[in-house]
Amino acid sequence: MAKVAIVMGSTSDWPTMQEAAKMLKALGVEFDARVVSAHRTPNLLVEFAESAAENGFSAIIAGAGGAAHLPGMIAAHTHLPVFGCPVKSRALNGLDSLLSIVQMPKGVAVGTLAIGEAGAANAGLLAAQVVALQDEQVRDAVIAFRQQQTDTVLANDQLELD
Ligand SMILES: Nc1c(C(=O)O)ncn1[C@@H]1O[C@H](COP(=O)(O)O)[C@@H](O)[C@H]1O
Repeated sequence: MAKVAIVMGSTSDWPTMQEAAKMLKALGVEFDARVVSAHRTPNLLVEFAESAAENGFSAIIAGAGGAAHLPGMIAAHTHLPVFGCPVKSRALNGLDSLLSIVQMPKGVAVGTLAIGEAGAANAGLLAAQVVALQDEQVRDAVIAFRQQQTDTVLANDQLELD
């Protein structure tokens, strides 16, 4: 079965990046989650990204905070789709992470998600949608998830004064 890699710059990113893992698990997609850093483990980054396709990954979710070079550097070393997740930084609240990830030069693509946990969850959803192109069970799980979300909103659409 196709699987998804979740990588992050530090264990401190895990509370955010866990949202991607939770989404993949809910949709029945296999994943591996690990720390890889462009700055702190540059050789591991190259080794990981260059072997990701042959190791059976269909997509890579990469989360980092601050000077978040991880998603772009991974994208530079693989043809797999890379989804970049800006993790909230303490100094600038994640704006630095967002701008570091989103402003890729033409020719090397990173799909950038929103800052923080919602963005990480959506990275999981997008990666599952990539897997769903080849996997009917995951496709059905994605469709059911979306339908359930719609039903929940429609069942609670009436507002009253507090
Ligand atoms: N942005 C990067 C990269 C990278 O881009 O490769 N490696 C670590 N980091 C980030 O540094 C922040 C602080 O890390 P620590 O909490 O370990 O000090 C984390 O958000 C991490 O993603």
